[in-house]
Order: sequence, then C-alpha cells, then structure tokens
Amino acid sequence: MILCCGEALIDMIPEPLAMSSASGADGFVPHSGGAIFNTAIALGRLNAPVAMMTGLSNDLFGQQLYDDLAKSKVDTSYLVRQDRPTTLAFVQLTDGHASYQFYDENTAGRMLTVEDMPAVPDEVKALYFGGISLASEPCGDAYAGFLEQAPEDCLIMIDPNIRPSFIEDEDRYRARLAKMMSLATIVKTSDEDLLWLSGQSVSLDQAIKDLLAAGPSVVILTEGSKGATAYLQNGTQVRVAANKVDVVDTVGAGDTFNAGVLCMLSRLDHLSRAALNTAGTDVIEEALRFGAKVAAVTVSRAGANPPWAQEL
Ligand SMILES: Nc1ncnc2c1ncn2[C@@H]1O[C@H](COP(=O)(O)OP(=O)(O)O)[C@@H](O)[C@H]1O
Ligand SMILES: O=C(O)C(=O)C[C@H](O)[C@H](O)COP(=O)(O)O
Repeated sequence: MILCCGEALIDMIPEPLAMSSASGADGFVPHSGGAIFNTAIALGRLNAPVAMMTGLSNDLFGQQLYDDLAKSKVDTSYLVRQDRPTTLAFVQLTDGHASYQFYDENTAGRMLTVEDMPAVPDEVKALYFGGISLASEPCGDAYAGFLEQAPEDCLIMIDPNIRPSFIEDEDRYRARLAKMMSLATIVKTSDEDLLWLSGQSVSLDQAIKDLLAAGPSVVILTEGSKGATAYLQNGTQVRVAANKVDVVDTVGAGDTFNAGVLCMLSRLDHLSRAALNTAGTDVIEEALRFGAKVAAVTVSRAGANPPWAQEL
C-alpha cells in the first residue's frame, strides 16, 4: 500500500460565464485538487494499492473530495475528518500555466497536528509527501514527524512542489524540507524547485549533486515537455523523453508523473528502500517511462484529470 500524505483542496478554476458572456466575466468552478490528492487519485485509477492521509473537512468541499477519492478507488480509512473549512486555491491560467492564490487559514488540512497522526500502519510499503502541506504549521511538523517514525525499509518519495508565494516562515520550511529529503528514497523536483532549494547560486548540475549528497537514493528532475531524468547515487543518469501530445493545460502533470513512477515500482515489486537501492537502470527507466505516459494524458485534458488504467 502507498500512503499519500498531504493536501487535498479545492482548485477554483476560472471558466467563462455563459450568462454574462457579453462582459467576458469568468466564474470559478470548484475542482477537487491538491498536489498530494492528485497523486492519490492517479494511483487509484491505475489500480495501485493506495490510501490518503490528510486533514479533511466535514464541509461540502470536504465531502466532494471524499467522494472523489472513493470513486477513484483510494482507501479513505486514514483520513482525519475535522470541523474546519477546506483549503481553497484560486487559479489563474496563463497560456495553460497555472498560478495559485491559497486560502488556507485555520483549515482542516493545515491544522493537522502531530497528535492526530497514527503509527505508520504495517500494510504501508511506501509513503509519499510534498506540496504546500510541508510549508505551513502545524501540519508540516505533523507530516515530518510521521516520516521520521517510518520503518527503515519503507520507500519514501517527496515532491516539494514549492509555491514561493505561500511560504510564511522560510527558514523553518527549508529546515523541514532538508531533514525530510535527507530521509527520502526518491526526491522529485522541477528545475524551478531545484533553483529555489539551492538558493539560485549554483548550476542545476551542482544543485542535483548537492541534493544526492544529502541522502536520497534517486533524484528525479522533470522538465515539462523536455521529459525527465533520474540521477542515481553511482553517477548513472536515466533519461526519458516526454510523450508528444496536444497540451490543454499542465495542471497536475508532475503529480500524475509521480503516480506513474510509484505505480510502476509497485508493479515491478520494487516498493521498498532496499529494492530501490539495488534497482537496475531498466527498472528506473520503466518507472520514468510510465510516469511520462500517464502525465501526457493529464496534460492533454483540462485540469488535473489523471487517466484510468483502461484508458492507457
Ligand atoms: N507539454 C507537455 N507535453 C508532454 N508531457 C508533458 C508536458 N508537460 C509535462 N509533461 C510530462 O509531465 C512530467 C512532469 O511535468 P513538469 O511540468 O516537469 O512537472 P511539475 O508539474 O511538477 O512542474 C514531464 O516530465 C512530462 O513527462
Ligand atoms: O497543492 C498544490 O500545491 C496546488 O497548487 C494545487 C494544485 O491542485 C496542484 O498542486 C497542481 O499540481 P501541479 O500542476 O502538478 O503542480
């Protein structure tokens, strides 16, 4: 079982209002989202064994998120339900590229605490973390504490998916991320994340070397339409191209890519730290290829709408 730990939120996506088309005004339509939620949904649709852990509101949006998880075959038994509001992300789309304005004060997701976290269940073989839930408190500390008590052989994947405009206490966030990434098996970053992490003062190559030196067995760099590269501890690089598709928008591309990687590692029986440490380049390549394949479907349609296994 892969346990996805982090934000589930509502992306408010602008869409033209038919009624007021003369004025060209947009309305905002509530779509289920959140980086970690998107990965959980994608894994469920690919028939991978997956559960989600997050603070989930009892409000109408929390119910929407819950229903969508259940529909996509994500195990909901580790959700922590709360009488607090759902996080909202108002989206601006510019040429298919999304930017986000978050409303996250006092929410069910943000107010998750260390005391809310269970022990890591025995059935969990992999933990997945990332997104804005690592950037705020108290939930960031709750997830970091949960990771620290994971069994030695649990595969841990982190995608920091950094939103600079969301960060309140940068020093605390950097320290938390550094600690979590040092304990991770796989860190997935975009070039923008890497530049932020390295403080912009070094080349991408050096930033990757520094990240590998900090602990993870594999660093994966995704570069949108240019594809993805895995960097291994022994200096090997595994590169795959992006699949060619007509792009509608890139919302959820990285999240779906990560699901593809984890799903393929599960199918190849490589869902453990030890298996990944000794994995051949063929396994890594197959995982990246599947990540690229499923992400290509997501970018070919509106919003984060990952494919079902039967669509591939
Ligand atoms: N324009 C695109 N065409 C085809 N595949 C894409 C495109 N953009 C992203 N992808 C796929 O999704 C993966 C992750 O995208 P990327 O934009 O790098 O991630 P993130 O959303 O984390 O920034 C890429 O490595 C690629 O496989
Ligand atoms: O959770 C967050 O950080 C969000 O911004 C909400 C979005 O639903 C996804 O994150 C979009 O995911 P990507 O397009 O893959 O980066």
